[in-house]
Amino acid sequence: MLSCSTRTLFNASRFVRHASTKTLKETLQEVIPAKQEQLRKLKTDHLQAVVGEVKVENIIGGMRGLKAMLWDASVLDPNEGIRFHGLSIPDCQKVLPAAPGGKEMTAESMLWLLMTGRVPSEAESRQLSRELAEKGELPEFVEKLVDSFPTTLHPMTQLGMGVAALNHDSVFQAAYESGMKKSEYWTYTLEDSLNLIARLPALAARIYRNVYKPGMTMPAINRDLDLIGNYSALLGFGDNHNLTEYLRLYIALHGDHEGGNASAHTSHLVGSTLADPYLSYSAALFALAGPLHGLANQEVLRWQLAMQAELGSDVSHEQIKEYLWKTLKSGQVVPGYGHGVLRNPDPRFIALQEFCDAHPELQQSPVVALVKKTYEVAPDVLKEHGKTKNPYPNVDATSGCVLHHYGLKEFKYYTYYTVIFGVSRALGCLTQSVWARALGLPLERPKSLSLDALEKLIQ
Ligand SMILES: CC(=O)SCCNC(=O)CCNC(=O)[C@H](O)C(C)(C)COP(=O)(O)OP(=O)(O)OC[C@H]1O[C@@H](n2cnc3c(N)ncnc32)[C@H](O)[C@@H]1OP(=O)(O)O
Ligand SMILES: O=C([O-])CC(=O)C(=O)O
Repeated sequence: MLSCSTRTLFNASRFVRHASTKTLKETLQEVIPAKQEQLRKLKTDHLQAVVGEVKVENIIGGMRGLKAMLWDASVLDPNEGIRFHGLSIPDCQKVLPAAPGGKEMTAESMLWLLMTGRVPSEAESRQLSRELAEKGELPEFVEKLVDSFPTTLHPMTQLGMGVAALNHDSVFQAAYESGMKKSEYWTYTLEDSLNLIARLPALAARIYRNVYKPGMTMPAINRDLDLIGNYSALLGFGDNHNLTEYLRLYIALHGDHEGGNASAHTSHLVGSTLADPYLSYSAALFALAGPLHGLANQEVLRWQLAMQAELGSDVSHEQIKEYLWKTLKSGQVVPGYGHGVLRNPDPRFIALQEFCDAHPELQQSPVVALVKKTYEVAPDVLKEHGKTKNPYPNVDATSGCVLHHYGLKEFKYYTYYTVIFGVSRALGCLTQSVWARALGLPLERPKSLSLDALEKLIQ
């Protein structure tokens, strides 16, 4: 049952599915002027309006809760979770086009929604898939660069370096050097962003092949497949329909999580210097690679497998409870639990759990079952522990364990999972890059204070 507010959103014309065959760029050309006007009015009429206060806890507490960024594509509610242009995850699952033969929303349809605030028609989404597939090959020098990395180098480091190297072909950078006008920034940023998103599957799959499956032949990019259909095929899982569908859902869901998360914020900060989208997204990937952020999906698998190795597969709630306490008493965090903003179970976690419930093979999986059992115990243990403001699971609590069941099992030095997150987060970060340029957002430069200066202010 849809909530009342959601039904209202569905009545709005921007969410009505239609037979349009516009390109993404044409659609952006339609929607940008109204947003520019909205921002212009804010600037002229309300520049000095007060929308909050800054407390010492914001300054020394990682800026939690500070309203200090403009980010239009998604908003995170602490209790309800993420909404993409007002649409919840279940709403998106209902209205965003799937790939032919699939049920899950595609990365392209999520990208379209994030960029334009509109639900694409099937034709628009397909046409974007084709455009991305046509642009998907890697330049030869990037292939050689990635092939030269030691296989012991973390896959996220490889991905970040590969993305940075792609800026060799940045049209934004080239146009900037030849003196493009400010009003043209967004079109070059869009072109770079689409080229980057198109190339991520080939780059990410090549890293997987080099580290985990040396010698594996990768197929050519298929122009009739969607971005993630191609990614799955390049990883060698093209025949596994359920894994491909899981990847589609995973990548659409992880696409954006408003602006303050570490990867999105990094991308926006670097982009605000007018560094091109390759450089700003490369920086974002290095933020995503930290264990408190995207790397938590690797840490969850490591932790759940260690629990399984110690306790066996048929484990009781009581044993999980003891294992959780052991983790906490050793001073470690429970990976996959807690969040900087959320105060309820992450709806992305719920959506992935629902995917597991709908796929019988996943219900047979010991590691997927362990994730579920852990969820039945961990919130109460974390509440009793009393430190974390959010004792509930975030998306990382489940995402990697499902991939493990489907055959992405390799744990050679590291897992590959955060790279998949890195393919996804490009959707939101690059949407923001385009909009930051379309709206003419300035260089980010907050004020910092020394401890002495802060004390003086309090007195
Ligand atoms: C896609 C994503 O990025 S989702 C997040 C992925 N990260 C993880 O799952 C790692 C585990 N979780 C955590 O470390 C944290 O919950 C974070 C980093 C996600 C959020 O951090 P914060 O906003 O600072 O959380 P919060 O305000 O609740 O922290 C208060 C205290 O609880 C602790 N805490 C928070 N989560 C946990 C946890 N899962 N297990 C144990 N302790 C925790 C914090 O370390 C902190 O302890 P301290 O006072 O000794 O420094
Ligand atoms: O919002 C956050 O801080 C972390 C997170 O869940 C994400 O980036 O997906």
